[in-house]
Amino acid sequence: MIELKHINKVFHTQKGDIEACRDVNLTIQDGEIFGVIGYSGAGKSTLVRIINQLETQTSGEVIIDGVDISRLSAQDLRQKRTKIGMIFQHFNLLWSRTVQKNIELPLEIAGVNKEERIKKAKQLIELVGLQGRENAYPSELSGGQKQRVGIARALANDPTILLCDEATSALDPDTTEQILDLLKKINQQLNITIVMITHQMEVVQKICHRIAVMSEGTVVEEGHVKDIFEHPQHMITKRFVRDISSKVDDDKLNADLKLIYPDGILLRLTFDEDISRQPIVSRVIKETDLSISIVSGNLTNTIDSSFGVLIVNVLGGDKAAYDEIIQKFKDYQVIVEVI
Ligand SMILES: Nc1ncnc2c1ncn2[C@@H]1O[C@H](COP(=O)(O)OP(=O)(O)OP(=O)(O)O)[C@@H](O)[C@H]1O
Repeated sequence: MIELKHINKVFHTQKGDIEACRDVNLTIQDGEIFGVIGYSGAGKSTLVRIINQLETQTSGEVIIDGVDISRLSAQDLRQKRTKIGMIFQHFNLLWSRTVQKNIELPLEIAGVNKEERIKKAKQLIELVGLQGRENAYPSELSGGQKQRVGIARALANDPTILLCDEATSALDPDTTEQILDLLKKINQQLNITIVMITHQMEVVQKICHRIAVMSEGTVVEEGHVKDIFEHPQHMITKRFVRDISSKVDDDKLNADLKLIYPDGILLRLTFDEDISRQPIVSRVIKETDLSISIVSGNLTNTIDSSFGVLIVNVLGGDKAAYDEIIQKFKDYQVIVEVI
């Protein structure tokens, strides 16, 4: 388990002090894929670098499996760090070394003998799907392949934690998808806790169990991905969610819809994971004389659930009839908002 307690980080620069992290408190459970999302400058990279002490916090505690790692001796910290792998946006590979030799590097540093290194590298190459590319140099690889090398190298010392700093930001959407699938496989097969730093909501949506949203050094919102998508609270979170869910909750869009559909009422229906696949709309249509037309729809899939948002125009009734149909949707556990 990773516990961050009251983490503050101040950078003293010529232009003044920068508070990169302000009283950050997070608990990340073993085996979890935890996302930290925020716009540029929010403090995400600083926070993730504090987890493996590449950066030391100004105050606060970093407790991993019950041990405050900022209090460890240099030697104990080095040892602990071997159990925290890290991958980067620009891969950070050694260009003069082959795939095989890049992956072997952490093992060389750890003093593992040649035979063991070769054996371990072979296993990792298979795990990340790079068979046949052992002797290639990084310059001969695609972005996705380079990141696979980065992942294999990060796993060389059998870490329990993998930190990913914008690991897919330099990749195209298809390659991003493949790398996320690989990370998911690693999380499940090896039970490694993954901390993903990203500014891409698609990334947290596809892979994370829980997320923290950062803005100006603080965690402004935290929770399960599904809850955050369904009920974003903070303005920044709403912006991230809106970016991905086809802007269905945008005020301007709502105003535009009212112009296009001036009659009746417009309802925004949010379907939970348990009910999103049920034919609720057709059931409600059968139970009413009102006419219901679908204006727009969107189904979002997260790692362990899916939920839908549907905007419908209801026509042909009076206030009492509209109240009744709203109640019918609510009876089916649908969240109803009148636009
Ligand atoms: N070594 C440093 N010296 C001075 N200021 C720094 C340093 N590292 C980060 N900062 C500042 O701290 C703040 C948070 O930066 P950080 O890189 O952690 O944010 P981020 O959310 O990861 O954004 P990005 O994705 O752009 O890196 C920024 O204002 C940044 O300029």
